[in-house]
Amino acid sequence: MIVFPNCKINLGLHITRKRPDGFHDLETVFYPLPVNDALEIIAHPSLQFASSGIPVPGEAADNLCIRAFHLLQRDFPQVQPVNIHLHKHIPIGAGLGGGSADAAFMLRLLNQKFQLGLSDTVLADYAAQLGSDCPFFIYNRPCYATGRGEIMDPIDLDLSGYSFVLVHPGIHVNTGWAFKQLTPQAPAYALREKIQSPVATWRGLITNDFEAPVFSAYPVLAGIKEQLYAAGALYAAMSGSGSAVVGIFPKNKIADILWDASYRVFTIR
Ligand SMILES: C[C@](O)(CO)[C@H](O)COP(=O)(O)OP(=O)(O)OC[C@H]1O[C@@H](n2ccc(N)nc2=O)[C@H](O)[C@@H]1O
Ligand SMILES: Nc1ncnc2c1ncn2[C@@H]1O[C@H](COP(=O)(O)OP(=O)(O)OP(=O)(O)O)[C@@H](O)[C@H]1O
Repeated sequence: MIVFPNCKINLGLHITRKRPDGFHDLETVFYPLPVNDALEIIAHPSLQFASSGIPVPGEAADNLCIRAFHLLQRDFPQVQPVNIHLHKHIPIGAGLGGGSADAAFMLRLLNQKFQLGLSDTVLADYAAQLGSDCPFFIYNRPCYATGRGEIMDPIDLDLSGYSFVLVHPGIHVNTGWAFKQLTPQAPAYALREKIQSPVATWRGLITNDFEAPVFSAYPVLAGIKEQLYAAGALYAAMSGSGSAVVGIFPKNKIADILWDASYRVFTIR
């Protein structure tokens, strides 16, 4: 069985409170986009893991795919060993939720393969144990999220009439570090309502609290955002804790931009 975990972007992101458990309460809008990894499982006498594409830092045992496997196997003995192959294409440490997507898709694959019959709500509870962004990928549709990012409320937001450019300059932003740079505060506006206004009005309106500290540490990111606007973006912002910056353009109206050759650039027309 093979699936293609996709990435997400955050449209607006407000960090509202530091919690006693060390996490932060936030509000954001998650939107799925088709930049994909590939994740395959095949029945095998022992649990195996291999990856290709972008190298994933850390030990295989710590890969979120393996952690997702153990999480379900602990509670469901009918989950048998599998050979896992991950082809990594979504940039890592980019604010695109790639690792979280792999974990959530792994839970869904195992649910299907071993006929566990788990509902999305139950799968999302397991996903939340693997990462704050993970539950979103169980639903994988536009959502307004609160709590530490795991409380999901699907919203009507259809951006299929736009084109997207995602730019990743190769900077790996550590999510924990990024949260430590922030002073939580009450949002200045109601994101859930403002996101329903036309994309052309979002500039200066829909904001990501991580931009100030992350742009200050990596000024090149502010320059990428400016370049996206110069190329005709209706809206541009950093996704999550960075470092990917996304531009939303009128359909197929993207001026040519000469990006640095070391950047990874994804265009979704
Ligand atoms: C920045 C976002 O991508 C926005 O969608 C997410 O909030 C990050 O979610 P994630 O990568 O799944 O993060 P996790 O793996 O759960 O947490 C990584 C680290 O980020 C910090 N963290 C994460 C989420 C959150 N709501 N508050 C936090 O303070 C914690 O220090 C945590 O140890
Ligand atoms: N399948 C995986 N894909 C990517 N990273 C993984 C995976 N499994 C474990 N990791 C670990 O998670 C770290 C990346 O997490 P990080 O949260 O920074 O990035 P991400 O999940 O790609 O996206 P985001 O920045 O949106 O959270 C890597 O350094 C790696 O050690």
